[in-house]
Amino acid sequence: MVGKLSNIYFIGLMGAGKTTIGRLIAKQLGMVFYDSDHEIERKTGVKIPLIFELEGVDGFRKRETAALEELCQLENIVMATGGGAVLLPENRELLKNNGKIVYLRASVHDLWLRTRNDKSRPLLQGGNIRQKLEQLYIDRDPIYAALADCIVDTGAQSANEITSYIEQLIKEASNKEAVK
Ligand SMILES: Nc1ncnc2c1ncn2[C@@H]1O[C@H](COP(=O)(O)OP(=O)(O)OP(=O)(O)O)[C@@H](O)[C@H]1O
Ligand SMILES: O=C(O)C1=C[C@@H](O)[C@@H](O)[C@H](O)C1
Ligand SMILES: [Mg+2]
Repeated sequence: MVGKLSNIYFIGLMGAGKTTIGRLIAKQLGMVFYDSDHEIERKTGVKIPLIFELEGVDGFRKRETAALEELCQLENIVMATGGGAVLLPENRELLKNNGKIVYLRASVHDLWLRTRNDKSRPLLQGGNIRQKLEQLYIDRDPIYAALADCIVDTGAQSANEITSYIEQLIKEASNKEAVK
């Protein structure tokens, strides 16, 4: 489980709630929140769809690795990662070596409900969004699950309920470490 209160990294598919819940958890725990997607946008001064258009997915992944290298040097932070951040082995190593990893798992149906009208996710534009999410789930769920210290099934719970649940897990884990 989530061990001592160091860095907490959220992983999961687009729409899983990494940004929403990461921000809430950071506020609850008095930690600083970062989002690797937002850091890439801040550094480049442009939105992610334009990066995909100009540099393709490989160009975006290079920027993502560079952002993670910097963000993983920070201490005592909560970070929401991009949905595909776990695809490269070097990114997985960075996350594993520098914090506790929480996989926010959601059903394809919930992911679809949350992302179907959004234009900010290039991998979900055009064609059948539900099918795209199904394929991404098949490809990535095993990677997220293998990397995570803790898997939280978000189910039908609200972002606030999930936040309280994770906060509870973190507190229990830190209490256990304190009595060791
Ligand atoms: N548990 C939840 N129940 C209902 N809606 C949610 C829940 N969690 C997040 N949402 C909503 O789903 C949408 C996507 O959430 P969010 O942007 O946090 O996902 P993400 O995991 O950061 O996605 P990405 O990888 O694309 O950045 C937002 O509109 C958010 O308000
Ligand atoms: O799942 C993915 O590969 C992505 C998720 C988003 O968070 C962004 O990082 C980008 O749109 C790619
Ligand atoms: Mg996000």
